[in-house]
Amino acid sequence: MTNTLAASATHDDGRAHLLLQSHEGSRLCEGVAAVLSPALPELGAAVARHFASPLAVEAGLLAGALPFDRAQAAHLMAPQRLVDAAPAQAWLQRMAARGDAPAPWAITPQPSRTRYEEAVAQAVQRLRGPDALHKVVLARTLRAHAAQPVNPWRLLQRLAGDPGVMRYVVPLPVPAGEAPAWLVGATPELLLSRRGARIVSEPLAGSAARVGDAVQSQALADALRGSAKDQQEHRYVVQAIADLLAPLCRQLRVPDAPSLHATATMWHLGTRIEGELKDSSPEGLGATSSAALAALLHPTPAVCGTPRALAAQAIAELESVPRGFYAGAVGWCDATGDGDWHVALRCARVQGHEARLFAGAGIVADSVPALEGAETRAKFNAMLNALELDLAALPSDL
Ligand SMILES: C=C(O[C@@H]1C=C(C(=O)O)C=C[C@H]1O)C(=O)O
Repeated sequence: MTNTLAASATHDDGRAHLLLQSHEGSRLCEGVAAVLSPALPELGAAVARHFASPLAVEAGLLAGALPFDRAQAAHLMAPQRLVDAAPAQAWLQRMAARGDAPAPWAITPQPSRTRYEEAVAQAVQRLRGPDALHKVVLARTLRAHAAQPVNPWRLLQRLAGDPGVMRYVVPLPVPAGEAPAWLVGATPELLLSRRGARIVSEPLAGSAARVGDAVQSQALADALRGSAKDQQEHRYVVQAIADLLAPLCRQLRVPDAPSLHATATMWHLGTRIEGELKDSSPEGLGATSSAALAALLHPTPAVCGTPRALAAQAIAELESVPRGFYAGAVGWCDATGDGDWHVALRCARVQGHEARLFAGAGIVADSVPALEGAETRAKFNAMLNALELDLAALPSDL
């Protein structure tokens, strides 16, 4: 399971770099001493085996990405070293300054917004029919092509200044001979965090765009809080996470009602679930490390739907572009099992001259296709802004 090679290709400065950055601090990983690529059901055991092996000396942690599809391979790297905060900041600035602005971009919706809204309408029919499907999350993409190679570090810097998100650049596996690829984004959603016996999950579901005018924006937030449809979308997620965590916890605190979570561009309904593990011993890490717990919870109904298997099947039928690592998770886990895993949202897969942006929305029986199209459009804004595009000048049907 542990390969001592840089399967994710060498990147900038000849070494792969991975960066996770939030208002709580930042983690820049340099070099690749080993790669772990188990499918999600085997992830917890593979991570525990890695840390039990004498090879796991390096920087003492694993960091990387989990794919959306549980059957596909994760991409976790044991870095050669962790870079301290000050040199990490200097390194990032140097990398971000490389090359010119990536203009002009050619942007192609895949599928078109109309085709996406048709897929949402089909999903609504199913949700109203006799099937047991209650919620499904449908995504779409924008393919952005630039005249120059896309610099993921420049995009990351453009995502700065939003305290409601965790920013990330994570190298992705690529077939031999291809240009390096990264997942770059700024996610507001915490899948699972563990410190000792304490765990936290903070799912989001139910969304509205934030707009420039403060009064109007507050009205949108109030409407979101009062929306029965959004509250229902949200409840499915909280219930699924609580059901999976409860058997592992001696205490689990699940608030009755969600609160409002803000990013620079969106409002979300969010619930902070806090628990205390029954077993936080080193022997239990195969099932209780932060990586194992993230793999247990993923994919939640925030990115897949309810029930999970039916929703995943509907996604496979109704979406035309594979998700890859979008709507998976990005994060880290150390030898004690501590770690943070965020849902891989508000992101783009960057490779060569291309950035592919992803955004999705939760669909329930009461969803209105045009509104879900608009919600995905609003969710693209953070990344479109990172591409240095003039948002006001973009076509209205994007
Ligand atoms: C699927 C995405 O977002 C998810 C779906 C949400 C919703 O349906 O309201 C809200 C937050 C995320 O859990 C995305 O941003 O692409």
